Amino acid sequence: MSSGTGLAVSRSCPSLLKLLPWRRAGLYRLASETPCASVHVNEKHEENLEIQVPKHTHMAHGCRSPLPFSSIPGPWPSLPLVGTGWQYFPWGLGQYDIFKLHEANYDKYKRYGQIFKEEFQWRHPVVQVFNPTDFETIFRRQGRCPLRPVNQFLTYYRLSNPEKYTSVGLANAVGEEWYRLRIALAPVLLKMKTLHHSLPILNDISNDMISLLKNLRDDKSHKLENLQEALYRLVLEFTWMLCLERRLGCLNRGLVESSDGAVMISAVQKLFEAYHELYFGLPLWKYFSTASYRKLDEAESDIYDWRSFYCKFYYLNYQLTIIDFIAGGVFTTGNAIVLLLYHMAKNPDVQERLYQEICQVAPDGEITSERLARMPYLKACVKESFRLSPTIPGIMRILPEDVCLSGYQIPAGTPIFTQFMVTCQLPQYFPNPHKFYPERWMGALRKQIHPFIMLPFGYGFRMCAGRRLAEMEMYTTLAKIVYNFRLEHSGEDVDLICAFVIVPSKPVALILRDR
Ligand code: HEM
Repeated sequence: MSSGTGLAVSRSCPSLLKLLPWRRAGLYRLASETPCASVHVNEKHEENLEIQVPKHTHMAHGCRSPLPFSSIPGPWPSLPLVGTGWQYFPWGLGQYDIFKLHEANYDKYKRYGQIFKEEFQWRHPVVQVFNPTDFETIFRRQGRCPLRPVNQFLTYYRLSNPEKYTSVGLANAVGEEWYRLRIALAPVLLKMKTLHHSLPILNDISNDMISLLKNLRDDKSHKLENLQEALYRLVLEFTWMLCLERRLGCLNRGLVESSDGAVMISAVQKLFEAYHELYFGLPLWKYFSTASYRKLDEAESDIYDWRSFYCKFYYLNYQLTIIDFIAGGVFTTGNAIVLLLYHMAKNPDVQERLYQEICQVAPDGEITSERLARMPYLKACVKESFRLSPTIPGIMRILPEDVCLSGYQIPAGTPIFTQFMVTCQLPQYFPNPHKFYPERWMGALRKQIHPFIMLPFGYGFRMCAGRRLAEMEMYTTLAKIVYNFRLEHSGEDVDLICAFVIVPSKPVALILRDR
């Protein structure tokens, strides 16, 4: 086991661990036995952002005589520097489109089967898995500080700006640093757990959103041309309320371009574009300031300036997490709600059944936690939307010990990608997989679904920090909108692209008819 100079690796388990809710789920024992990874940081950090994984190399768990790693099938040849990344070369040179990773992975699943190996930048191997039993093995062995590959460019960026950042951020931290940040977040997470107390406020925000939607849609046709724009405003307002306990004013009718809300929304959008370009492109930013790196700088600076202004003003003690919450929450939840509403518009029968449920449970249209608990169909609609159009197409892990997946030995330290978006659309797991059918998540049908097949918010210690907020936002918004409007969609089906997360390729237009 090796440790870096900047972030020490410790086997000891801080006593605060006992505060974590997962402990009760029985995961504590397994996780506490595994030391955390670290990032090696030295003065020339640009040369050394490698994750140091404490490895336990022994017979992989799960099978008696696993096949060797080298025999895992996958695309060929692997070229110097780019590995098998040539498959995504632009200008028609590669067979796949980098913005259609989900389709590329489906195609490769058909070619190579439920596990295959690719090599990306500098020929580092990545294993892609599609079997829910393998997903379970991975998440049960992820250790005390679950590890995803770091975004090297973001780590580099934040370490290069120490006057602004005291850490690389929760989503990007590893090992003990991540652990420390996650523990510091406990009060915010606790607040999310008790979010139902804030439901009256969330209700008020949703009511303002209904007025805004009425205002933004075309007077005659009732068509709203850009649903995303309205929903980013809504989600930012929700997030702001959670972090600062006050309204931001994003839902005011005349949101002028220079207003805080508008600046923040465009910064978050720019941030995700930059993430995508830097994540999937060649790491040329290490050598000079590329256009994508400058885009990242602009977006981070905008968010930072805004954050520091408000943090000074409100004396927050968890400033660090706010940038992660805004960056991690607005684009993801906004697009998840857009796709959810789109599925509603495309499936009038489902929409009608949901409307009946809402009217029965909440005849006045006001949403409370007690009422939400009596809306199983609403929750099933959200699940079904995630199945067909998840925000995150899969989750990556780097395990601290060897594992056996689909009969192959996977060495500790190998990035493994659970491709659940593809798996969730396979007929062997979901009959009639392309049908939007929320009923499959209810009653006896639900019992037939593998519990690890769909993890839209991840799993275990490193699960999405904003899950409770995102779910609450999705439930309240869906209920409010379906209660007030009959949603319709005309024209071409919405196409999905993978722009770091899964989003519609164009602004989504819906007709919002008054009920
Ligand atoms: C529909 C909305 C959302 C989806 C689908 C989503 C999904 C995810 C996923 C899959 C992860 C990685 C989990 C893992 O590796 O196991 C993640 C991490 C994270 N999410 Fe979300 N998220 C959403 C909304 C939010 C919101 C609203 C916030 C904040 C307010 C947020 C903040 C974060 C943060 C800070 C992390 C990093 C956690 C860590 O590394 O410890 N997310 N999210």
